[in-house]
Amino acid sequence: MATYSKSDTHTESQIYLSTRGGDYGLSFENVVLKGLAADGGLFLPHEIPSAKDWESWKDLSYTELALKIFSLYISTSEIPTDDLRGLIERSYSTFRSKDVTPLVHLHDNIHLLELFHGPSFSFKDCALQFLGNLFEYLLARKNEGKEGNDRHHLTIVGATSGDTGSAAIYGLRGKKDVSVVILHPKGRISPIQEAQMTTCPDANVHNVAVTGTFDDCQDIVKALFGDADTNKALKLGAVNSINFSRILAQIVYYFYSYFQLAKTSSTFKVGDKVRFVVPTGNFGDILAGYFATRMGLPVDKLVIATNENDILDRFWKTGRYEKNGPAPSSEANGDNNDDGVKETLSPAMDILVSSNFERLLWFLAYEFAATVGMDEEFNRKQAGQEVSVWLKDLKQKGGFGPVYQDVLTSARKTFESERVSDAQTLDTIKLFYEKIHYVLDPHSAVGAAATLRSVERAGAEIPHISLSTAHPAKFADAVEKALKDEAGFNFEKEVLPEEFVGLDKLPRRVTEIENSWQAVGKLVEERVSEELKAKSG
Ligand SMILES: Cc1ncc(COP(=O)(O)O)c(C=O)c1O
Ligand SMILES: N[C@@H](CCOP(=O)(O)O)C(=O)O
Repeated sequence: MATYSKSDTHTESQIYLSTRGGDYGLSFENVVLKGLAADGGLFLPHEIPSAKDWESWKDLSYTELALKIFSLYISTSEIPTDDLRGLIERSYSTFRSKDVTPLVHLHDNIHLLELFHGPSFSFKDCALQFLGNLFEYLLARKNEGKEGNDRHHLTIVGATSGDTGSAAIYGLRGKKDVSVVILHPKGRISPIQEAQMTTCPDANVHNVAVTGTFDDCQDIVKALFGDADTNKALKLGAVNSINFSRILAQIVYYFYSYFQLAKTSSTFKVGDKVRFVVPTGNFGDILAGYFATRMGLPVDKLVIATNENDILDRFWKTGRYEKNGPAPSSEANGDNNDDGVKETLSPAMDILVSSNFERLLWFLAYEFAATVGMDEEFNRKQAGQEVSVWLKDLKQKGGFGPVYQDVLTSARKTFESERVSDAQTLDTIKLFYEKIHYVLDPHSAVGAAATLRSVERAGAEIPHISLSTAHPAKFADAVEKALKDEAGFNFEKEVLPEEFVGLDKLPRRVTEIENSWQAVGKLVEERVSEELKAKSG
C-alpha cells in the first residue's frame, strides 16, 4: 500500500494515520476503501487543517461549501477538482430541500438544523449519498479495462441501529462491483427502518438480523475487519462512521448552518459564537462538529445529548469511560447500571460503546503529549500508545479511567454533556408541539431537551443550533405516545410522508442469525458468492 509524506501534492491534512499507531502516511483513497485500520484503530488525518479563509465561504451553496471543505482533506492528485465537484453535485441532488440541510427557527435564540431531507429521511444521507458515489468512482477507476475475477469487488459490511443501514442501502443499491451486507439487532429497530432496509429489491443488498444489540453488530463488523482471511477474501469496506469519509461529509453542515444563521438573524454576524447540540450515540456526528471547531468555526460549546445509554455523559462528569456505571440518582435502586444497553424511545442511539470517541481520545492524548514539548512524531506515537491502552482496558475490563485531569479539562473546554431520559424525551416532543406545532422525532427531542438546559446555563444571548437527526415518521411509536392526547393530532396527515405509505406491504428479504462473527462471516461469503454467480451466469 502506498504511503505518503507531506509534499507538493499532499498536505498533512490529506495524509492519514491510525488512532492506535499502526498505520501511517496513508492516502484518502486507501482510508476510504479500507475503512478500519489493520491494528483495529480508526483513521484520522495527520492534522486538522485550519481554514484561514472560512469567513469568505459565507455565501457558498451547500455543494460549493462541501467542495471547499473536502478539498482540504483530499489531494487533487487523488481526485481532480472537477471529478470531486461532480461527485458532490450528484450526491446532494437527491435531497428534497434546495438548502440540503435547512435551518428552522424554533423559538427565541433556538434553531433546529433539519438533517433529514435525504432519500432515507435521516442525517446519515448527508454522508452516505456521497460515500456511495465515492465508492462507485474509486472502483470504476480501479477496474478500468478489467474483466471477471480481476475486478476489485468490495463487500461492505455495516452495523446499524436503523439509520446507517437504510442510508447505506439507498446510497449503494444497484452500484457496480459492490455488495452491501447490513447487520441490525433483531427487533430493536423501528418498523419503518426495518421496512426501508428489507424491502430493497436490488440483488447487491443483503440484510441480516442478529440476535443481540447494536453493539454486538458493531463488534461483529470489527471482528470481520480484524480477521485477515475474511478481509482478504471479501475485500471488506465500511459504511459506518469508522469510515473517515462519513465524518468528513458531516463537517459541511456545521459551517453551512452557521452561515444560514448569520444570513437570517438580525443580531448574529459571522465571527460570533454559537452552540451546537447533538443527539449522540456513536459520536460520529458531534466529532464532525469538533473538526469544524478545530478548523476555525467559532463554537462556544458542542453539547453532547445522550439518551439513557449515557456512557459519554458519565465520562464528561467523572473522567471514567465505563460500560456499566452507576445509575443516576433519580433512577438509583442501589445497583450499578449493569444491564448492558437499554432499550429506549430513541433506539438509534441505544449504543453502549461509542466508536468514534476513540478519535477524540486520540486528539486529547496528542494534546496531552504535546504539553511535554516533544516533536510531532513523538506526540503522535504517544497518542497512539495511550489510545491503545485505553481501548484494551475497555475491551478487557469494560472501561478505563479516570483519565488525567488535564485530559478531562481539555475535553470539557470544547464539550458539555447532557443525559435525557425517555420521560423527558416524551415531554419535549409534547412541549414543542404544544408551543409551536412542530413535531420532533425522539432523537431530535433528546437534542432539544439538552438545548433547553444549555440555554439555561449559557444564557439566551448565545444562539443554539440543535441538530434534528431524523424525520419523526421513522419513529411513529414514540411520536404517537407523546402526542396521543393532543386535540386534533393526526399522524397520517401531519407527519407521514408519501414515500413511507405502503412500504410495509412490500416483500422483504432478511436472514436471521445468532450473535457470532464467524457465523456472520460465513453467511456473508455465501451471499456474496451467490450474488456474483447469479450476475455472471
Ligand atoms: C436518528 C439518529 N440520531 C442520532 C444518532 C447518533 O449519531 P452518532 O452515532 O453520529 O452519534 C443516530 C445514529 O447513531 C441516529 O440514527
Ligand atoms: N445510529 C446508527 C448507529 C451506527 O452509527 P454509525 O454512525 O457509526 O454508522 C445507525 O442508525 O445505524
